[in-house]
Amino acid sequence: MSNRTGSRRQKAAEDGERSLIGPPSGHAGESVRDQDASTTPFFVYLLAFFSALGGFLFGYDTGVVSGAMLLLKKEMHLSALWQELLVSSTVGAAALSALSGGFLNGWLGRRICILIASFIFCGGGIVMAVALSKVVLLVGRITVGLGIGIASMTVPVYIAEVSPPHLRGQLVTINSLFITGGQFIASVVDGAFSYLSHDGWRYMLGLSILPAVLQFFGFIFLPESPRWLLQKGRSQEARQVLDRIRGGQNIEEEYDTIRTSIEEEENETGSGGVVILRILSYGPTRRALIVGCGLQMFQQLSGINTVMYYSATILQMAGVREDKQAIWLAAATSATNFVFTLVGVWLVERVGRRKLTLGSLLGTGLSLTLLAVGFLLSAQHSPPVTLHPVDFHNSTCRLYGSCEPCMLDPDCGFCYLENDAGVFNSSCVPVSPASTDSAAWGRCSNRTEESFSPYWAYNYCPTSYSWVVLLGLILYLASFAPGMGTMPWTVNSEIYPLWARSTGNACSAGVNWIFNVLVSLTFLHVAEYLTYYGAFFLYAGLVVLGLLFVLCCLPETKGLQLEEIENLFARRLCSCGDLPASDDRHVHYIRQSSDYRPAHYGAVDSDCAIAYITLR
Ligand SMILES: O[C@H]1[C@H](O)[C@@H](O)[C@H](O)[C@@H](O)[C@H]1O
Repeated sequence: MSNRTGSRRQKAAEDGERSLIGPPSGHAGESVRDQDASTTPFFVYLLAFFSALGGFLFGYDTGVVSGAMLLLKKEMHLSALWQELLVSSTVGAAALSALSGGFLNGWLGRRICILIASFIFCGGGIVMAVALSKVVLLVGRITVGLGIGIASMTVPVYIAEVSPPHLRGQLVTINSLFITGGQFIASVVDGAFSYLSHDGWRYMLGLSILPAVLQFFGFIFLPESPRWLLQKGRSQEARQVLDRIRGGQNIEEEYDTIRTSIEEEENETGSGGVVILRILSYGPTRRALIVGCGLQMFQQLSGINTVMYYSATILQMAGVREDKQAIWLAAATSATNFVFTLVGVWLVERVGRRKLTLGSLLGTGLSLTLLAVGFLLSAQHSPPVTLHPVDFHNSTCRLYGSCEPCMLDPDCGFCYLENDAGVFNSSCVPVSPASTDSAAWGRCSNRTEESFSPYWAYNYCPTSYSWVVLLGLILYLASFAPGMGTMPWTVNSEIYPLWARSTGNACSAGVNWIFNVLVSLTFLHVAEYLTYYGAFFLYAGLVVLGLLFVLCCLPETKGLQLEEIENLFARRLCSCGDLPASDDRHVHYIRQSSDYRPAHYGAVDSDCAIAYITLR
């Protein structure tokens, strides 16, 4: 270990001992984070806003497609395969570009990557708005996917690198707020343009050009991250940018910390070679990568995108049968996601990342269990099939005795009448090959709006337990959004040292997108094999695993400078069980060991994660 490293760590340990006696006193060389806390220049908020437009586009482009698809499938006569392609191609392209975004970020810098992403968003938006064929539409969807991938990994990193430590969590979490905000606005736009009988989808898909243009022109005038500049040896520019974003405050301490940390990192890990191999072969970064990727994996395994996707069906079960009504109620679902993300922004610097994530996982697991119980009750009280029309094609649909198995067969739907006493005159019949909106033949093949025309339920069953499912859905979003919806992005933006930050974020964002595709593509098959309640019980079980993972592996990063956070991963990930818990971040523990000293920079307000400064 270099002398410098030793002395910095020695100083950290001494600071730790000082803080055992009491809170730091305000002498001249006091921590930069205390100075920043009193005045935060407006410029930092401006940077965060323009960067988070990337999050908005991520949310808008992933959210808008469901409403656009309702119109597209009619106007372009899309088969189920093409619908699937238009939805998943974007997410697949995002996975690929997020993975390659690490290299671009390290090479070209954060600013240029954000400019590239907004340029790609504009291009993709224009292609989709003018598309005359489904192939061109597919090209547009892949293009915006490439933009989403780059934005999803670059924006949190950029915001984290320009923010002062006391605001970093909040500002990075604003990016997540913009993601769910984008999804909400997309659903409102879907609702508004669903009334256009022709070409409504062009406006839905093309409107994303506006925020993309705004971001592009904004970023022409905004600066590069000072940390990236320093890493590239452009120290004069770095100093100027830091000065600008700190609004003339004293930047010397922060500047020195960044520079020293870059030098130390180079001494400890070298500067050549393939970054991912260096990350994997160096303990602290390997552990950070496991935490970062694990969080992103569990975010998607909690089933957020199937819940969002399935919300329309859940609402249909609750008795909403009109397409337009379902679109507006889906907007209410994404509004709930958005509002509770706001709660996350408010809580992140108050309770810290770790507690927020743990609480969120607990609530998510419980509400998934409630959702599963709701589906179980609906299945157990599934209405019987009372009519058995002659089926000349001998389809499997004639074999089912109640709605539940009929609904789980993708080739069949439930056709029924309903009055105050419940469902009557019901049959299970094949779905039309042209559209899942009607049956292939019989009463539900050409439905009218007349009061005596039967209802057609595809993919759901009428039930009186829909309120349990609806309650589960609301509780799910309320617990998922503030913690699991936001923290994986926030934590990833801060846990890697500078040399590993681009690659670490690229890998974890890639994991997020890969699991996003996996979970949403397998959902219907999982539901077919395990039934809906089985699928939601499965997600609840995965959330329990996520809870154990976070409990043992996620340290608290609240309030620390980015350069201090790598110390949290200097030792094994988990120290649960052998240290007392405390809520007071000014209480530090002394571990009687020749190897460790109490850490001033430690995550002392968490239950089990304590950073140790190694004094070797
Ligand atoms: O953090 C976001 C957010 O929670 C979105 O609602 C979800 O669609 C994304 O997959 C996720 O990464």
